[in-house]
This record gives sequence, C-alpha cells and structure tokens, in this order.
Amino acid sequence: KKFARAFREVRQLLSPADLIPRLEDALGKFSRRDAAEVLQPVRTAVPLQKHGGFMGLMPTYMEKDGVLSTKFVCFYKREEGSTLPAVQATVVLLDPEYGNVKAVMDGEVITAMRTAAVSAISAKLLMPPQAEVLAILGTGKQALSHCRVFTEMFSFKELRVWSRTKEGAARFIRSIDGPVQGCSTAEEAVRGADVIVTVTGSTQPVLFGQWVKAGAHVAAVGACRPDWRELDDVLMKEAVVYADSREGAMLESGDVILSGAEVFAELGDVINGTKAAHREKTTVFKSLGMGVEDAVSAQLVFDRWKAQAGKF
Ligand SMILES: NC(=O)C1=CN([C@@H]2O[C@H](COP(=O)(O)OP(=O)(O)OC[C@H]3O[C@@H](n4cnc5c(N)ncnc54)[C@H](O)[C@@H]3O)[C@@H](O)[C@H]2O)C=CC1
Ligand SMILES: O=C(O)C1=NCCCC1
Repeated sequence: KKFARAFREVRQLLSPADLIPRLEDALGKFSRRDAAEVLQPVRTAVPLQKHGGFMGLMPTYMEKDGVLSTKFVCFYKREEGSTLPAVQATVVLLDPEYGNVKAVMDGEVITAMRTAAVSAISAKLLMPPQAEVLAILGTGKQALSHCRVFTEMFSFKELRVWSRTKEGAARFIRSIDGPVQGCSTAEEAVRGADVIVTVTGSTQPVLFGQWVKAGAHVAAVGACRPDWRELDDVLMKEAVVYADSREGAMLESGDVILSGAEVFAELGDVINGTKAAHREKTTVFKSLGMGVEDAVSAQLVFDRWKAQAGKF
C-alpha cells in the first residue's frame, strides 16, 4: 500500500512537458564536464548472480543547483512468461550541506518517464524531418512510457509495435489510447519506419541493420550490460552513434563495445552545439540512463510536492 501510494504521488507530480526542458539542461551540463555543474560517476553495478540481475548505484551531485541524489536500481534478465518486474528503483534526495536525507521516492515512474523523455529528446534532435512512422520493439513498461511520451510530443501517422509474445502485444494495444498496429515480426514492424525504439530485455540483437531504412533514427534503450545486445554489428557500424554518456557507453553497452562502433557524440554535445546532429544519416542513440536525469526528476517532484501542500 505504501509503495502504491508513493508511485501514485510521484506520477501525479511529474509530466513529460515539464521534465523535458530540465533534462535537456541536465544533459548539456553533463557534457560540459564542469565539476561544479555535474559530478556523476559511471553507475556502479553489483551483480546479483543467484538472481540473474544487477543492483546499480547512481549517485549525482549538481553543486551549482544544490542537488545531491542517488538512485538504487535493480534490473534483471527475466525469462519469458515471468511476471516479476525487470526493473525496480528508489531515488534518495539529500541535503548537500548536511548530508541528511530530504526525501525517499519511488523510482519506477521517474525511471520510466525520464528514460522515455530522453529518447524523445534524441528523436527531436536526430530523426529525419517529416518522420511519419514510429516502431517500438518490446511491450513492457518502457515501451508504454515511450509510446505515451512520443505520441504526446510528436505527430506520427503510424505506430507499430512488436512483442516476442502475442499476449505482450495484446496487453500493450489494450493499454494505450489511439491506433497501433501489432506486428508479428520485428522486421515487419521496422521496415520503412522513420523512428525505431528498442525497449526489450533481450541480450541478443533484435534489430538488424539490413531492415532499417537509410536515415532512420533508432533509440536503443535495452541491453545495458557489456555483453548484452539489441542491435547488430551492421547497424552499429553504418549508423552515426550518439550516447547519453560516452564513458557509460564504453563500459556498459554491449552494442558499442562488441561492435567496435565509435561514439560520435553525447546528446549533451548536440544540445550544447559542439557536435552536429546528423539528421540526414541513419542515427543510433544508445541510452544507458544517467544519475543526473534522476536527480533533476527527483528535484522536480520534491519542489512540486512542497509547493502543493505548502510543506515547510
Ligand atoms: N536506458 C535506460 O535508461 C533504461 C533502460 N532500461 C532497460 O530497458 C529494457 C526494458 O525495460 P522495461 O520495459 O522496464 O522491462 P519490461 O520487463 O517491462 O519489458 C521488457 C520487454 O522486453 C521483452 N523481451 C524480454 N526478453 C526479450 C527477448 N529475448 N527478445 C525480445 N523481447 C524480449 C519482454 O517481452 C517485454 O516486452 C530493459 O532492458 C531495461 O534494462 C530500463 C530502464 C532505464
Ligand atoms: O538508468 C537506469 O535507471 C537503468 N538503466 C539500465 C538498466 C535499468 C535501469
């Protein structure tokens, strides 16, 4: 009950429209590598061998903004048919001057919304002009949040979705408002698509370069371990690759490490105007998730919560 209430409370206080400008600002600050703006080491991942998962610790300090936070996130490789969540998270906000805890909040909504919002930022910067077709591979929590944020931010003419199971696709289609085409193969979903979002728990490629239209934009959100893949070598080598964090991608992304692809730029570099947005080319945004995204999201929730109830 307590967790359900925490989940609802965060969901009521957070919206993509308010979050996106804060995330753009945070991504830009992160890429400037100014220690007074953002201190955010690459996530520490502790293997939970017996349970097929990892606990990630994601501390962040934004000195100028007075924000100190950490997220604890456990993520698992779940077998097909498992009803257990793949990701569970909690965000802690602290007072940087005294070190006391200011708030402990549910991290599920924050993780779902900020990840989708950052993918939407990547699409805004990198997708081809007049993009009409969006394809989503995977039908879990991130698929739903990506669908909601992308349809709120853009006007695609066609939305396609693929799941490895019929039940997954049917559940997804039931959960969203508006038309969506369920596809029986990943290839059918992505052929001709202008924007492709991969949000699966797969550890092997589910998206192959030979299916991807030249000039399309791919937001690759799953495969967050060095030996996990969602994209094949052909796509990784043909595309211009962007990441949230260059260091993160070099340490955590199997798609980057095992393909040998070069990370051309961070999203923050494009936001800062120091690297080009190659909209005319096929682009991949490799998302791994960053503490600074959680920090600004949690601060927004906290500010709203205080203001709403006239607290303190
Ligand atoms: N980049 C980031 O910031 C974040 C990344 N993630 C990652 O995104 C992915 C999705 O997360 P959630 O939606 O929370 O998980 P979820 O468990 O709710 O959904 C996972 C989806 O992937 C599908 N799937 C699992 N194994 C598959 C396989 N072998 N082939 C094809 N499809 C498969 C499932 O059927 C389901 O549709 C995970 O890999 C997770 O680690 C999650 C949160 C943040
Ligand atoms: O940033 C996050 O939060 C996550 N990233 C990759 C794996 C699951 C959670």
